Amino acid sequence: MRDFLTRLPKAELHLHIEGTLEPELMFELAERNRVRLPYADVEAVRRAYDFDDLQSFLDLYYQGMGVLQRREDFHELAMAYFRRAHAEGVVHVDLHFDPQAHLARGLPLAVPVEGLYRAMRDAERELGLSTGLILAFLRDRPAEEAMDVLEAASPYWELIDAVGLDSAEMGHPPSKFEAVFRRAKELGLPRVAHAGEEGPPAYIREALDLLEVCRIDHGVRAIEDPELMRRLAAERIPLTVCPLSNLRLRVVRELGELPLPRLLEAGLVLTLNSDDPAYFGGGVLDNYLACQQAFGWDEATFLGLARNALEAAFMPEPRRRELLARLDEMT
Ligand SMILES: Nc1ncnc2[nH]cnc12
Ligand SMILES: [Zn+2]
Repeated sequence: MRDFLTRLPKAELHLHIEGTLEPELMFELAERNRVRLPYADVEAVRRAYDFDDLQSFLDLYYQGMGVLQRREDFHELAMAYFRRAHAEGVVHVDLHFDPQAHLARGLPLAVPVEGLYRAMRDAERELGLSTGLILAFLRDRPAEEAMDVLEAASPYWELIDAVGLDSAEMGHPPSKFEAVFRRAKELGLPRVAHAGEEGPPAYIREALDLLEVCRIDHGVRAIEDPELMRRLAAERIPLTVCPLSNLRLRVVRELGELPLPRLLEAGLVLTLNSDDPAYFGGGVLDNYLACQQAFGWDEATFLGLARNALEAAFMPEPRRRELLARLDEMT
């Protein structure tokens, strides 16, 4: 099964590029950029990755990314991740990045965008990996700031495949960002949002109705609302679920508690993703393998999940046809 899951052409649709920062690179960049880290060594960093919930993770995540200072750092971060993903059979990545987290540290927007964009082009050329870029707004910061970032990103609108919404969910419903997402729609930008990770099903409804998203990131709490499940299935809204993330952030106590088999039975369009692989103990392949262990899914189920991801990814149609043909060869 490991061999089959490795060969399967997998698309990763829910990945925070800042969440791919491995402790080794964190230390290397800290030294190079003379940033002080509150850890003695790499092992101490890993020991700190014992999270109680989303917020306890976010605190370390925002602190860790402080070592990213120059375009080259973002390029190196992304290339290191693209190489790891490529080695485990990932063929396409839609990556989120958090501009506000970098602007708040005094970096110009050009630094993350241009560093990441160069890595995306290099990954395409060197690894044959296709990529999409999602500019994410931090929902625990003011909506006006998100609007300012969207406008400030005007030189890059052409490079952006979608806008997203992430960070601390509870108390920050999608409705807070209605105007920002309306503006993104006016600009012709597709929209995605984290909803139903820790937040209630009502947040998923708001993301659909007010933000007009084409995908829901996480969305596992849809299981609490049968009417919403029927709607997600009927409208074929993909959920980008992240099993190892849910485990490490204690959304569930064990993977077997995740409602993924019931969501599949109800006809929802699920995809498997890694979220923040450096922090949650594994990439896309590890998430596929963990689900195989937890749910005993067969090859046909994984073929279906991989197909969902290819169909929902931000990629040009000829590329999608090519990848779907590769998938069909395995069927
Ligand atoms: N799992 C997650 N949920 C919300 N915001 C995030 N930012 C990075 N990872 C996240
Ligand atoms: Zn996420």
